[in-house]
Amino acid sequence: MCNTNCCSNPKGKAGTKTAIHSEDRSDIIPTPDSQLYPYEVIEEIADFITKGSGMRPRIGIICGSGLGSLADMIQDPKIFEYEKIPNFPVSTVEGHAGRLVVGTLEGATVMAMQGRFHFYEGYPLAKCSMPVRVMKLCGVEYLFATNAAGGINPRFAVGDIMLMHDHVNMLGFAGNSPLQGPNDPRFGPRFPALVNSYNKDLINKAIEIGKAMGIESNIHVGVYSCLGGPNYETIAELKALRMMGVDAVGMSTVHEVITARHCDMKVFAFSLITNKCATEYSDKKDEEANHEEVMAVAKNRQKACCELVSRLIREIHMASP
Ligand SMILES: O=P(O)(O)O[C@@H]1C[C@H](O)[C@@H](CO)O1
Ligand code: HPA
Repeated sequence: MCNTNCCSNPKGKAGTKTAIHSEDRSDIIPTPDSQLYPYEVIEEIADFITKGSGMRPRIGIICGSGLGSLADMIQDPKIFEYEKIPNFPVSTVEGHAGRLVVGTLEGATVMAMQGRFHFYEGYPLAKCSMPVRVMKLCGVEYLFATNAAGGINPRFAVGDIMLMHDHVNMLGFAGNSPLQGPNDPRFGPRFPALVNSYNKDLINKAIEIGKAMGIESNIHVGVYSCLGGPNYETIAELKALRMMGVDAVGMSTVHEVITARHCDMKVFAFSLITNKCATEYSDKKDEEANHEEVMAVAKNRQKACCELVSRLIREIHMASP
């Protein structure tokens, strides 16, 4: 059984193929995160999914906390529990079911992660975003990443949707990247550029869809920042983020977007504002973020999020079936 904290299966089941062990005993050598999942292992996982579903999905969706219903819209779903996918991590967070759903949505072939992986769960960033590479090798061209986030911009209200047009990678400031370690050019370049990571056409289409849905006043465009979590932020941290131009804060998405852009996927991402972040000191308990509130707000707003996503997918599919 693995004792190097490298296996995707925490129970270390006998016979489970792991991504890191090899005949040369690389299991005892400190291994850069990016090598946890060599290209061939990602390929095997992608084959497992495309053969198992009989589909090559074109659009990948990552459901944020409490937004698992995005995947419930998928028709003729083929469901893969994470624990049954070879070399896949397992979800440990409430509100993240831990399954991959493959099928069609508005005529387009899609695959959705009902449950993502977070740094605070103890997974290295390369492992958190590994499913994005699986999506790529399954045929995915567009990544739709969603998250629950705290609103720092005072104009944002709980329940609003912020279309991400940029991010501040706080984990990157601290020296962490999903691309750390040797680069495999089959995925992308050593030094990828990240300007224009968030597809402008998709943002503009989403704004139009918001208008058609009559929720334009609840739609914003802004900057997201990912912190490591699992603790929520201090007032001083929130003040600093605001000064840096951050509009919403969360604990995910950025490493997925970096991985997607590295392998040249088109990215659309949004934050559902599940709580307002206090940026002034106060003794009021109700100003403290908590996961129950995050989940409850996400549940309340899932209909609007689902409609936004399905309409946008419809447009993509209609423009190039
Ligand atoms: O997976 P996301 O980013 O939507 O989840 C957010 C961040 C934490 O996982 C959790 C905190 O309530 O919600
Ligand atoms: N901070 C960080 N992550 C979050 C928040 C928050 O306020 N709300 C939902 N996810």
